[in-house]
Amino acid sequence: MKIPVMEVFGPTIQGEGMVMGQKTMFVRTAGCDYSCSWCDSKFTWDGTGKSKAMKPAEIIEELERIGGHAFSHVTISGGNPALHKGIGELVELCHEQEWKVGIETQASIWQDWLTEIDDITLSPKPPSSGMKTDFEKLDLFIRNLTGRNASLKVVIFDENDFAYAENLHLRYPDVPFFLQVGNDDSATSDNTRLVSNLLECYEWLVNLTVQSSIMNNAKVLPQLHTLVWGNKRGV
Ligand SMILES: C[S@@+](CC[C@H](N)C(=O)[O-])C[C@H]1O[C@@H](n2cnc3c(N)ncnc32)[C@H](O)[C@@H]1O
Ligand SMILES: Nc1nc2[nH]cc(C(=O)O)c2c(=O)[nH]1
Ligand code: SF4
Ligand SMILES: [Mg+2]
Repeated sequence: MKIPVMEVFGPTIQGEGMVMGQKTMFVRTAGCDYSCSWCDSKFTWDGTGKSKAMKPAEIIEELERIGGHAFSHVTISGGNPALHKGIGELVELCHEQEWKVGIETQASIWQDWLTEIDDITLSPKPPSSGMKTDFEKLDLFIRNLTGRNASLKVVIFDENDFAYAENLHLRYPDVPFFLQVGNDDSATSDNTRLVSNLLECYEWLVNLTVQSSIMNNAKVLPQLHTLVWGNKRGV
Protein backbone atom coordinates (compact mmCIF):
# COMPACT_ATOMS: atom_id res chain seq x y z
CA MET A 1 0.00 0.00 0.00
CA LYS A 2 1.46 3.36 -1.06
CA ILE A 3 2.18 6.20 1.37
CA PRO A 4 2.17 9.91 0.42
CA VAL A 5 5.66 11.07 1.36
CA MET A 6 6.54 14.73 1.71
CA GLU A 7 10.24 14.33 2.48
CA VAL A 8 12.84 11.82 3.58
CA PHE A 9 15.88 13.27 5.33
CA GLY A 10 18.73 12.59 7.70
CA PRO A 11 20.64 11.34 9.43
CA THR A 12 20.04 14.09 11.95
CA ILE A 13 19.17 14.10 15.63
CA GLN A 14 15.70 13.75 17.09
CA GLY A 15 15.25 17.31 18.37
CA GLU A 16 12.18 16.72 20.52
CA GLY A 17 10.74 14.68 23.33
CA MET A 18 11.40 11.24 24.74
CA VAL A 19 14.39 10.28 22.58
CA MET A 20 15.85 13.76 22.08
CA GLY A 21 19.42 13.51 20.80
CA GLN A 22 18.93 10.10 19.17
CA LYS A 23 20.50 9.89 15.73
CA THR A 24 17.66 9.24 13.29
CA MET A 25 16.36 9.46 9.74
CA PHE A 26 12.99 11.15 9.15
CA VAL A 27 10.12 10.14 6.90
CA ARG A 28 7.55 12.92 6.74
CA THR A 29 4.14 11.92 5.39
CA ALA A 30 1.63 14.27 3.74
CA GLY A 31 -1.80 15.19 5.04
CA CYS A 32 -3.27 16.00 8.42
CA ASP A 33 -6.73 15.72 9.97
CA TYR A 34 -5.86 18.75 12.15
CA SER A 35 -4.94 22.31 11.15
CA CYS A 36 -3.11 23.74 14.18
CA SER A 37 -2.79 27.54 14.04
CA TRP A 38 0.93 27.34 14.82
CA CYS A 39 1.84 24.14 12.94
CA ASP A 40 5.52 24.32 11.95
CA SER A 41 4.92 21.82 9.12
CA LYS A 42 1.94 23.38 7.38
CA PHE A 43 3.42 22.49 4.00
CA THR A 44 2.37 18.88 4.71
CA TRP A 45 -1.31 19.80 4.53
CA ASP A 46 -1.95 23.35 3.22
CA GLY A 47 -1.35 22.59 -0.46
CA THR A 48 1.99 24.42 -0.69
CA GLY A 49 4.06 21.21 -0.64
CA LYS A 50 4.28 18.37 -3.14
CA SER A 51 4.12 14.73 -2.00
CA LYS A 52 5.07 11.53 -3.75
CA ALA A 53 3.12 8.27 -3.41
CA MET A 54 5.71 5.65 -2.46
CA LYS A 55 5.60 1.95 -1.70
CA PRO A 56 7.13 1.02 1.67
CA ALA A 57 9.98 -0.82 -0.14
CA GLU A 58 10.75 2.36 -2.11
CA ILE A 59 10.93 4.36 1.12
CA ILE A 60 13.44 1.82 2.50
CA GLU A 61 15.54 2.27 -0.67
CA GLU A 62 15.39 6.05 -0.32
CA LEU A 63 16.42 5.84 3.36
CA GLU A 64 19.42 3.71 2.36
CA ARG A 65 20.29 5.97 -0.56
CA ILE A 66 20.35 9.09 1.62
CA GLY A 67 21.51 7.68 4.94
CA GLY A 68 23.84 4.89 3.82
CA HIS A 69 24.84 2.78 6.81
CA ALA A 70 25.08 5.77 9.15
CA PHE A 71 21.80 5.22 11.00
CA SER A 72 19.77 2.61 12.86
CA HIS A 73 16.67 4.63 13.80
CA VAL A 74 13.85 6.06 11.68
CA THR A 75 11.29 8.63 12.87
CA ILE A 76 7.98 8.83 11.07
CA SER A 77 6.27 12.21 11.32
CA GLY A 78 3.99 14.37 9.22
CA GLY A 79 1.34 15.65 8.98
CA ASN A 80 -0.40 12.84 10.78
CA PRO A 81 1.28 9.55 9.82
CA ALA A 82 -1.63 7.68 11.43
CA LEU A 83 -3.76 8.60 8.42
CA HIS A 84 -1.91 5.92 6.46
CA LYS A 85 -2.53 2.17 6.75
CA GLY A 86 0.58 1.40 4.66
CA ILE A 87 2.92 2.50 7.44
CA GLY A 88 2.43 -0.90 9.08
CA GLU A 89 4.40 -2.47 6.23
CA LEU A 90 7.04 0.28 6.38
CA VAL A 91 7.58 -0.42 10.09
CA GLU A 92 7.93 -4.16 9.36
CA LEU A 93 10.53 -3.50 6.66
CA CYS A 94 12.48 -1.14 8.95
CA HIS A 95 12.55 -3.84 11.61
CA GLU A 96 13.83 -6.36 9.03
CA GLN A 97 16.75 -3.96 8.54
CA GLU A 98 17.16 -3.93 12.36
CA TRP A 99 16.30 -0.23 12.50
CA LYS A 100 14.26 1.06 15.41
CA VAL A 101 11.21 3.16 14.55
CA GLY A 102 9.73 6.21 16.28
CA ILE A 103 6.48 8.01 15.52
CA GLU A 104 5.03 11.49 16.07
CA THR A 105 1.25 11.75 16.09
CA GLN A 106 -1.42 13.87 17.74
CA ALA A 107 -3.35 10.71 18.80
CA SER A 108 -6.52 11.47 16.85
CA ILE A 109 -6.58 8.36 14.62
CA TRP A 110 -5.78 4.84 15.83
CA GLN A 111 -3.86 2.32 13.71
CA ASP A 112 -3.02 -1.22 14.85
CA TRP A 113 0.56 -0.80 13.62
CA LEU A 114 1.15 1.73 16.42
CA THR A 115 1.78 -1.17 18.82
CA GLU A 116 4.78 -2.22 16.67
CA ILE A 117 6.57 1.14 17.08
CA ASP A 118 9.63 1.35 19.33
CA ASP A 119 9.13 4.91 20.61
CA ILE A 120 5.73 6.55 20.38
CA THR A 121 5.21 10.26 20.92
CA LEU A 122 1.61 11.33 21.40
CA SER A 123 1.18 15.08 21.13
CA PRO A 124 -2.39 16.14 21.97
CA LYS A 125 -3.04 19.75 21.10
CA PRO A 126 -3.61 22.53 23.68
CA PRO A 127 -6.18 25.36 23.26
CA SER A 128 -3.80 27.77 21.46
CA SER A 129 -3.73 25.38 18.48
CA GLY A 130 -7.45 25.93 17.86
CA MET A 131 -7.97 22.13 17.92
CA LYS A 132 -10.17 20.18 20.34
CA THR A 133 -8.97 17.00 22.02
CA ASP A 134 -11.27 13.96 21.81
CA PHE A 135 -10.49 12.54 25.25
CA GLU A 136 -12.34 9.27 24.60
CA LYS A 137 -10.06 8.68 21.64
CA LEU A 138 -7.03 9.62 23.70
CA ASP A 139 -8.12 7.25 26.50
CA LEU A 140 -8.21 4.47 23.91
CA PHE A 141 -4.69 5.31 22.73
CA ILE A 142 -3.33 5.26 26.26
CA ARG A 143 -5.13 1.99 27.03
CA ASN A 144 -3.92 0.31 23.83
CA LEU A 145 -0.34 1.47 24.38
CA THR A 146 -0.03 0.43 28.04
CA GLY A 147 3.24 -1.41 28.48
CA ARG A 148 4.65 0.08 25.26
CA ASN A 149 7.30 2.79 25.08
CA ALA A 150 4.92 5.73 24.71
CA SER A 151 5.03 9.32 25.98
CA LEU A 152 2.90 12.45 25.95
CA LYS A 153 4.37 15.71 24.66
CA VAL A 154 2.46 18.97 24.88
CA VAL A 155 3.54 22.15 23.12
CA ILE A 156 2.99 25.20 25.33
CA PHE A 157 2.40 28.77 24.12
CA ASP A 158 0.52 30.33 27.06
CA GLU A 159 -0.87 29.72 30.54
CA ASN A 160 -4.08 28.20 29.16
CA ASP A 161 -1.98 25.59 27.39
CA PHE A 162 -0.10 24.91 30.62
CA ALA A 163 -3.39 24.34 32.47
CA TYR A 164 -4.45 21.93 29.71
CA ALA A 165 -1.14 20.08 30.14
CA GLU A 166 -1.65 19.86 33.91
CA ASN A 167 -5.07 18.25 33.39
CA LEU A 168 -3.62 15.83 30.87
CA HIS A 169 -0.80 14.80 33.20
CA LEU A 170 -3.31 14.27 36.04
CA ARG A 171 -5.47 12.13 33.74
CA TYR A 172 -2.54 9.88 32.69
CA PRO A 173 -0.09 10.05 35.64
CA ASP A 174 1.83 6.93 34.57
CA VAL A 175 2.68 8.08 31.07
CA PRO A 176 6.09 9.82 30.70
CA PHE A 177 5.24 13.49 30.26
CA PHE A 178 7.08 16.16 28.26
CA LEU A 179 6.47 19.89 27.95
CA GLN A 180 7.81 21.53 24.80
CA VAL A 181 8.44 25.17 24.02
CA GLY A 182 6.22 26.49 21.23
CA ASN A 183 7.84 28.24 18.28
CA ASP A 184 5.59 31.17 17.36
CA ASP A 185 7.75 32.29 14.42
CA SER A 186 8.30 29.16 12.32
CA ALA A 187 8.87 31.23 9.14
CA THR A 188 11.67 33.60 10.16
CA SER A 189 15.23 33.14 8.91
CA ASP A 190 16.65 35.47 11.56
CA ASN A 191 18.19 32.68 13.66
CA THR A 192 19.83 34.94 16.23
CA ARG A 193 16.54 36.55 17.16
CA LEU A 194 14.65 33.25 16.95
CA VAL A 195 17.02 31.42 19.30
CA SER A 196 17.10 34.25 21.79
CA ASN A 197 13.26 34.36 21.82
CA LEU A 198 12.98 30.58 22.15
CA LEU A 199 15.43 30.47 25.06
CA GLU A 200 13.38 33.17 26.78
CA CYS A 201 10.23 31.08 26.22
CA TYR A 202 12.06 28.04 27.58
CA GLU A 203 12.95 29.94 30.76
CA TRP A 204 9.30 31.03 31.08
CA LEU A 205 8.14 27.41 30.71
CA VAL A 206 10.72 26.14 33.20
CA ASN A 207 9.51 28.74 35.72
CA LEU A 208 5.87 27.65 35.30
CA THR A 209 6.88 24.01 35.67
CA VAL A 210 9.00 24.39 38.79
CA GLN A 211 6.16 26.28 40.46
CA SER A 212 3.54 23.64 39.65
CA SER A 213 3.06 20.83 42.19
CA ILE A 214 1.30 18.85 39.44
CA MET A 215 4.40 18.87 37.22
CA ASN A 216 6.81 17.29 39.73
CA ASN A 217 7.57 14.45 37.35
CA ALA A 218 7.44 16.28 34.01
CA LYS A 219 10.36 17.01 31.70
CA VAL A 220 10.65 20.45 30.09
CA LEU A 221 12.44 20.61 26.76
CA PRO A 222 13.13 23.03 23.90
CA GLN A 223 13.10 21.94 20.24
CA LEU A 224 16.82 21.23 19.99
CA HIS A 225 16.89 21.22 16.17
CA THR A 226 15.37 24.72 16.08
CA LEU A 227 18.06 26.02 18.45
CA VAL A 228 20.76 24.53 16.20
CA TRP A 229 19.32 25.09 12.68
CA GLY A 230 16.44 27.54 13.11
CA ASN A 231 13.46 26.92 10.83
CA LYS A 232 15.50 25.16 8.14
CA ARG A 233 13.70 22.22 6.53
CA GLY A 234 15.13 18.71 6.25
CA VAL A 235 17.16 18.77 9.47
C1 LIG B 1 4.56 18.81 12.83
S1 LIG B 1 4.01 17.67 14.03
C2 LIG B 1 3.70 16.18 13.09
C3 LIG B 1 3.16 15.03 13.93
C4 LIG B 1 1.74 15.15 14.43
N1 LIG B 1 0.86 15.78 13.48
C5 LIG B 1 1.69 15.89 15.74
O1 LIG B 1 1.33 17.07 15.74
O2 LIG B 1 2.02 15.28 16.75
C6 LIG B 1 5.51 17.18 14.93
C7 LIG B 1 5.66 17.78 16.30
O3 LIG B 1 5.89 19.16 16.17
C8 LIG B 1 5.14 19.84 17.15
N2 LIG B 1 4.97 21.21 16.69
C9 LIG B 1 4.27 21.62 15.61
N3 LIG B 1 4.33 22.96 15.47
C10 LIG B 1 5.10 23.41 16.48
C11 LIG B 1 5.54 24.71 16.88
N4 LIG B 1 5.19 25.82 16.20
N5 LIG B 1 6.32 24.81 17.98
C12 LIG B 1 6.67 23.69 18.67
N6 LIG B 1 6.31 22.45 18.33
C13 LIG B 1 5.52 22.30 17.26
C14 LIG B 1 3.87 19.03 17.25
O4 LIG B 1 3.18 19.27 18.45
C15 LIG B 1 4.42 17.62 17.19
O5 LIG B 1 4.81 17.20 18.47
N1 LIG C 1 15.61 17.19 14.05
C1 LIG C 1 14.28 17.12 14.03
N2 LIG C 1 13.63 16.63 15.11
C2 LIG C 1 12.29 16.55 15.04
N3 LIG C 1 11.46 16.04 15.98
C3 LIG C 1 10.20 16.10 15.52
C4 LIG C 1 10.20 16.66 14.26
C5 LIG C 1 8.98 16.76 13.44
O1 LIG C 1 8.85 17.66 12.64
O2 LIG C 1 8.10 15.91 13.63
C6 LIG C 1 11.53 16.96 13.95
C7 LIG C 1 12.23 17.51 12.82
O3 LIG C 1 11.68 17.93 11.80
N4 LIG C 1 13.59 17.56 12.93
S1 SF4 D 1 -1.49 17.89 14.21
FE1 SF4 D 1 0.72 18.10 13.81
S2 SF4 D 1 0.96 18.23 11.56
FE2 SF4 D 1 -1.23 18.41 12.02
S3 SF4 D 1 -1.56 20.61 12.03
FE3 SF4 D 1 -1.13 20.04 14.15
S4 SF4 D 1 1.10 20.21 14.44
FE4 SF4 D 1 0.66 20.28 12.25
MG1 LIG E 1 9.01 19.70 13.28
